[in-house]
Amino acid sequence: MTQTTAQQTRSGRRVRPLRVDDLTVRFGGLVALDHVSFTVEPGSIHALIGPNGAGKSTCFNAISGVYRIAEGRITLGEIDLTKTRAHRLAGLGIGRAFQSLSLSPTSTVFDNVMLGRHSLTAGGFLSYGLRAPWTSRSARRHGERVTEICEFLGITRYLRTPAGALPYGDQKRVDIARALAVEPTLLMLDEPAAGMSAGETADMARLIQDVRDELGVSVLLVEHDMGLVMGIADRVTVLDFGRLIADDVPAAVQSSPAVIHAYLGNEDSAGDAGGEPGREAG
Ligand SMILES: Nc1ncnc2c1ncn2[C@@H]1O[C@H](COP(=O)(O)OP(=O)(O)OP(=O)(O)O)[C@@H](O)[C@H]1O
Repeated sequence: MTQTTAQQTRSGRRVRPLRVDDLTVRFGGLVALDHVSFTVEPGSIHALIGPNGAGKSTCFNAISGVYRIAEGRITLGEIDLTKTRAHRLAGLGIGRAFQSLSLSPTSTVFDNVMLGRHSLTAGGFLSYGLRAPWTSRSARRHGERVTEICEFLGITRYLRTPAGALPYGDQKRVDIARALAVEPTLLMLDEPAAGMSAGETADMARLIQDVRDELGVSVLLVEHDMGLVMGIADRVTVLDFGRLIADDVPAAVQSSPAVIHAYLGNEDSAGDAGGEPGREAG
């Protein structure tokens, strides 16, 4: 596992472990997550996988404060996220990019990424939007940082282009740029390679590694592409029907009988978790 020595991001924020402890989420009578525990170590790439309906999105939404949890605790270092509302996450150092793009298609790439800065902008989003004069110096500083982040993502040529006009893979990058614009210590990626070609997926894998290695940011991702997951993850947590069935390094997860059974439904026909799943891999 690659870890920044001082456990700091390049932007100087302290990187803390994300601890999911005994997490249970219920929807009426359905137990979507059943006493799930795992830790995302600082400076690691941690994948959350499992067949359809396993509880991955529920877990993401519980960490993000979107879903109310029934039992358990979620902490980022000493900060208790259990009762934290979704809109406070950015300020606490968690950036999230979404499975379905949530960009404003008519706004420029620059403005979309700048939206991610509002949690850090003294005057808040409203002042930025109104271009209040007393915030012009800080707006310039934030603008420079937005440009730097877009350079890192390789999308500076699109800064003045409406986000909706970009190819799909580049729109994904804008979404990640916006999540990085909050200067996170933890980046949550919801199916970053969904809908991508093999070449775009390989580029995305490199980008995620660069986020960890160059920015020092921990990454928690949900992803269906097993090649990407097993190629870049330091640790893999596997859910099935809301229960944790494996939490280990990729090689151990790939050869786990419980994981093979969950994906293939039949150990005898097992290859590995990267094989042809009975249910869609995720
Ligand atoms: N808002 C909700 N209300 C009721 N049930 C829900 C809700 N969200 C998820 N569920 C149920 O919780 C279980 C876990 O769903 P979840 O979406 O977390 O799985 P997933 O692993 O993300 O699946 P997929 O790979 O298909 O996205 C499923 O049975 C699902 O139907």
